[in-house]
Amino acid sequence: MGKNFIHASRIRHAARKRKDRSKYQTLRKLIDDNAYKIEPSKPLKNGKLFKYWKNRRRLFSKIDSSSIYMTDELWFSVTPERIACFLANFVKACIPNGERILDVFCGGGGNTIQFAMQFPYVYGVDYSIEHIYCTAKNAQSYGVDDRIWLKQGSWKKLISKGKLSKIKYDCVFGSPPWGGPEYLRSEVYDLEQHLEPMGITKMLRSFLKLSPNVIMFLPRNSDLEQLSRATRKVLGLFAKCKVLYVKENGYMKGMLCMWGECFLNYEPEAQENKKIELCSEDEELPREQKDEPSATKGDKSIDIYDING
Ligand SMILES: C[S@@+](CC[C@H](N)C(=O)[O-])C[C@H]1O[C@@H](n2cnc3c(N)ncnc32)[C@H](O)[C@@H]1O
Repeated sequence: MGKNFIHASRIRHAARKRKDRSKYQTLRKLIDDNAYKIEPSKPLKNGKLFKYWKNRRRLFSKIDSSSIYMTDELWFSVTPERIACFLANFVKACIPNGERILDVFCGGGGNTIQFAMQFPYVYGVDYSIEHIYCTAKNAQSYGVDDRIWLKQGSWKKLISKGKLSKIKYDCVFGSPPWGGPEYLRSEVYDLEQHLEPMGITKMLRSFLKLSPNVIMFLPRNSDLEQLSRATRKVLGLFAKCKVLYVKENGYMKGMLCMWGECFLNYEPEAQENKKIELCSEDEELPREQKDEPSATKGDKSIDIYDING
């Protein structure tokens, strides 16, 4: 299933078989050293990560009871489990017959694992072989590694070489790097300058090459005007983007931006899945609006989903 991908349950085999390439040597070493395994009883050596370690169960609920693997970077970039779980349920409700999901920046598997709880074929891409390894190991701990296929590579290269286009994905999701915890330094996050590895317009175009249904997890202070402009530039003047602000523990964690009819037309009441409690209303993004989430200003073009209900 996907010749270019490594099956998450067979990374040891893949690392042994493909001897020639240095990335597989690295993978073999990571596996042999059982690298990056978190010892819940031992706080991390890097003191700067202490606040993330304290909240570790929000990232992976199994972190104290099962083997979970994290690089330093993953502590501040993994999608918290309840958000990832909500998103996977939401996508399932919007695309009930969907089978294949691509997670473009799979990191430590926060989203990949939750998608695999809902969909039979989940593909994860990341340019860090360490993160590919962490995703595979974490997926094994969650018992969903048999549904996950992984590929190491730079998104730009993979997309320009058409390496991923043989599979028909029902949805392409990506939680791209926001540039570290500093993303909140400025009031408004510049989606063209600071999003990695490319600005929002190019990123949207690249995702749409693989599926008409696209979701990105973006900073909560993202520039909505840029989002609106990118949507119109790539999909046409009347195109819409649905934005859902996600709160956890009273804290706004980020926004889920969605493109595609299945998301725009989704009516929560009509679905059987009662776990999803959304008050959705999709409208075109307001063109003038730039600052904070409009829902806080009484405007209904943007939804807020509080993970705590
Ligand atoms: C915010 S993290 C994703 C976290 C992930 N959703 C999770 O829950 O674990 C972003 C990931 O993108 C990867 N990445 C950064 N630049 C990339 C690129 N050009 N191509 C592919 N992956 C990239 C990083 O290695 C990192 O793992």
